[in-house]
Amino acid sequence: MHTTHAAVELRGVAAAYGAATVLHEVWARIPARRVTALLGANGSGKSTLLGVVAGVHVPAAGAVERFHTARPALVVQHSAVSDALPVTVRDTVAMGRWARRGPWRPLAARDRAIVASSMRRLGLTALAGRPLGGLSGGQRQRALLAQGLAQHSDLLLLDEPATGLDAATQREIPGILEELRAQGATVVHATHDPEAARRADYRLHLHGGRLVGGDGPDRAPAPDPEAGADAGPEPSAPPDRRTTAHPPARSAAAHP
Ligand SMILES: Nc1ncnc2c1ncn2[C@@H]1O[C@H](COP(=O)(O)OP(=O)(O)OP(=O)(O)O)[C@@H](O)[C@H]1O
Repeated sequence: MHTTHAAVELRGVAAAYGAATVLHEVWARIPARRVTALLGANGSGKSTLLGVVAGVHVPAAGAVERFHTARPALVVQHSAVSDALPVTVRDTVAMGRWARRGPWRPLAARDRAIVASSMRRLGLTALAGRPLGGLSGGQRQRALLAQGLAQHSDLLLLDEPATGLDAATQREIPGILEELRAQGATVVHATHDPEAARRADYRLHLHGGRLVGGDGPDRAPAPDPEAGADAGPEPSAPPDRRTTAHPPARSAAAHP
């Protein structure tokens, strides 16, 4: 039975690039309206998993079920974006409204207000007219984050959002994620930052493309055994393997 508390459920998901399988049988439930940190070493599969959750990477096996209403907002790392894109910071952030307005359509006043406030939130107002390709890596990362905020999606997927940011902006990231959660969004972010991992509500730990653990915060609602649990943070085992589900791995979260 499905629980209304899950935003996304992954059931035995595998993902591959060509012949190389890089995610193996991932079973997990991502809690709605919570911040989940995705942890693991370089190459463990975090970005791929975010792509699968976003729907941009089609699983090679298994199923992904999304219970949210809006199109997911996926914020990739700035290094994944071409320098050659002839767009300004304002254009970049405005692209976050395309899902609702359609590409290159004029923005309504409300859209423009959202774009302005998203830029303000990431300290980009003064850079609004600058070409994206002429910015530093950290400034570009902030523009991509602002674009993600501007989407006003109820499922925000962030791939190492703090990478390349200066220390002051980095420190702001967990607070921004908590604000989004307070506004009702489900947030999943890949991170190598122990502090960001600690501040997340839930943590899921990948190793070698496998989900090897997860842990739950003390403030998590108690699981309802009848309802199949409140979107628990643990990797969710397939029904015939519930007794052998991976144990929670708090220590894994402490050492992302
Ligand atoms: N476009 C691609 N083509 C082929 N293999 C890829 C591609 N992208 C990622 N991989 C491989 O898939 C595996 C998982 O990579 P992924 O980027 O998901 O890991 P990650 O945990 O996000 O790493 P990082 O922390 O370095 O960002 C790695 O072995 C990587 O080499």
